[in-house]
Amino acid sequence: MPIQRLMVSQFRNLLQVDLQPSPDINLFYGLNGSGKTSLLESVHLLSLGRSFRNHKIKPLINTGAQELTVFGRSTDTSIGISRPRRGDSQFKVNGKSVGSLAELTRSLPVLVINSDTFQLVEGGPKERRQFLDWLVFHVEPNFFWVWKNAGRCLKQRNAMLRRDRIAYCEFAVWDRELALQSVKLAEYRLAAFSAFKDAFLKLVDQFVRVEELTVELDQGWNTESDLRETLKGNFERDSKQGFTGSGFHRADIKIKVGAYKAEEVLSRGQQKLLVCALILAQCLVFQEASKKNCTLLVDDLPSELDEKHQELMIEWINKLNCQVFVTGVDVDALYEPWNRTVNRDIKVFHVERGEIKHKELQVIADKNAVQPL
Ligand SMILES: Nc1ncnc2c1ncn2[C@@H]1O[C@H](COP(=O)(O)OP(=O)(O)OP(=O)(O)O)[C@@H](O)[C@H]1O
Repeated sequence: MPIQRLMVSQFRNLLQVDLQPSPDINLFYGLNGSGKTSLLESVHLLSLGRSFRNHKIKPLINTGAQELTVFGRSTDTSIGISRPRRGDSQFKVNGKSVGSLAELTRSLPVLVINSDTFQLVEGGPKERRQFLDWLVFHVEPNFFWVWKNAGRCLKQRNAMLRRDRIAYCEFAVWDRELALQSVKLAEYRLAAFSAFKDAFLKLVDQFVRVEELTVELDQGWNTESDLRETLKGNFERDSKQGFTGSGFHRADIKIKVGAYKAEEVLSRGQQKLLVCALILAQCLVFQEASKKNCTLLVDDLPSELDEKHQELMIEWINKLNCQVFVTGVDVDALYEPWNRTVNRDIKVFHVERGEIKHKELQVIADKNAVQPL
């Protein structure tokens, strides 16, 4: 759903913002600390109930306010989130309170490209698991409930492992359930991953050509063997460690170059390009499978990529046909490559000390630069 109207209140330094974004490309320019990233964070919060910078919500509430709110409307859905300084977040879809954030996430699928996205290659398995699960959540309707059940079993099993003197027979019921849910999740993940892998391998060559690049899904245990047996066999070790060492929660995407992990071999620049290909492939598979479009948040693209790859990235984003929010410091540097490359509607916004204003731009042909009117 492209966001047609976005209202943000008391979110970091954004006191009151009311925008009518383009369904296509939205460019936000302004000085450091003016509030550009905060705007992208507010859209992320609306989709996922948290910022992409920090998992805590309290620091997002303006220091002088008691509550933040973000509201977004598309042609057929309105969604809102509010978070008081004391108390829990409230979620609303079409004016009605909903208990679970999952409904917001389904209504507004959002992906981010920023400097932290590079954790996908150099970070731990958690980042890559979350990356895959975002896709599985959106393309497999049963995933969320199975994932919740599996999480409950795991929590219970880990709590029991931390208690003293519990015989294995007391674990049998939890192991059976954990194995059952893990196997279902593994099926869902494998289906989404296969589609993703095909898309990624076709796309990655255009961004960065690396011999012997492979991407494989590790489901979190040796899937040749029965997970219940594995859990039973590892019981002593798990008891000593105080946590469960095998199951859905240990899944990972292994990105390798030959026998080495990608981050051990690739340059920083190559890693960035690889990550761009990962996100674009994820977006592509999501859109093909769900027949929906996602909203892409791109924080400060020029500082991350060279000119050639920036252009390639813009071309791909253009092909994906999704709504995009992009930030940059300099209006010319931000606008020019988008204006040159895309054939879609571009809206430009100036961000200044927490205020955001739509700007009509005039292209000065001889200087190839743009001037706000
Ligand atoms: N809870 C808060 N209340 C008020 N102001 C805040 C709060 N949290 C952050 N800020 C301020 O809000 C501003 C938001 O900065 P933001 O990161 O959005 O800027 P930016 O335009 O993306 O900058 P840059 O180009 O440096 O990345 C900063 O000046 C920051 O100090």
